Amino acid sequence: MQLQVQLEEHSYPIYIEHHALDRIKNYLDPNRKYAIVTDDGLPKKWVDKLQAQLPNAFVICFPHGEANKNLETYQTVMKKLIEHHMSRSDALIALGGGVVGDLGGFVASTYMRGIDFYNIPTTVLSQVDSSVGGKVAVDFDTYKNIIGAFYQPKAVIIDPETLTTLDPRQISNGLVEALKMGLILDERLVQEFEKDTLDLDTIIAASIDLKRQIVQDDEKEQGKRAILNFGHTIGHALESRYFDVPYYHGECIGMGMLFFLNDPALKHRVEAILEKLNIPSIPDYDPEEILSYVKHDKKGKSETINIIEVPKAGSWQMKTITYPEIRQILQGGIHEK
Ligand SMILES: O=C(O)C(=O)C[C@@H](O)[C@H](O)[C@H](O)COP(=O)(O)O
Repeated sequence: MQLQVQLEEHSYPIYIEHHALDRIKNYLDPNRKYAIVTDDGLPKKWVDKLQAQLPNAFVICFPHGEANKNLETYQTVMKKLIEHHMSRSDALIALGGGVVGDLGGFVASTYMRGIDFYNIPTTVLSQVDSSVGGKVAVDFDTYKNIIGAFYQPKAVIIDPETLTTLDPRQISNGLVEALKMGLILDERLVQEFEKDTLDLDTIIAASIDLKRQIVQDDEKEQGKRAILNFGHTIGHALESRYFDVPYYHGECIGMGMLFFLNDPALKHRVEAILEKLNIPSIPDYDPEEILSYVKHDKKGKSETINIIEVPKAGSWQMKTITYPEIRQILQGGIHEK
């Protein structure tokens, strides 16, 4: 299956094929020089499979985890590119989950002012959401994605076979971002989560197709793209505050969505889905402390912040509210409306 992200000179294909990693020559020029950026959380067999088909590729591997999506890792990867004499005609492949894609893409966007970037996402989270759209970034000083760029990949190659080596917590983590996509844009995707058996292929294709359309309409998040941030206002704050637990990104987004579902029946449905996915419940938090993190959200201004609410499944509302209103929401918790 092939989808196209139409962005004039930044357009690119998304390939979704089982065993795509076994046939990489169908998607990439095997004669080019590539830096394959990955992390040690990815089973080596996927890295070996890719490298074996690209004779001029070398691997840069960093320790896995959001805690390593930082400037230190960025520098380490940069140094390796320089050591290997990567030139402007060479390309970087991010092979891994959201952290690898975000960090690898940010390196690609800045090395020699930008080299070609290919994204091969290997987790549910990156296959349903983060690999498409060109948001590349690192965290800094506990603030999520605060240093980054919009830099579109040349292609996204999704091989769902890579999910076979993923642990169940990681699968659930990523599925929350697909649930988010359904909640804001298409109730049929929400219903997929209410079936007895989850059909990952259907969920991945539906989610990334919805995301693709939003990115096409608003590449640089001047307006509508901000709806993809549903759940992230408080979710990112919880993720930053509890980085040492750690909760996974999708788990925090699941928690964060519950604050902005005003219809009790829908909230009940979402809670049931999150429970089925084993998403942890919201920890006891200090509203003031979480508010201090919310104030650093990229969708915020000095007095106000844009938040997304889902009034009914498959729809959204963007609102500008004040920080005292966020405080009230945090003080009320998820069940008080
Ligand atoms: O692609 C987008 O736009 C998104 O908002 C997708 C989010 O799910 C993703 O977590 C993104 O990285 C968050 O963006 P940020 O601008 O809040 O850092």
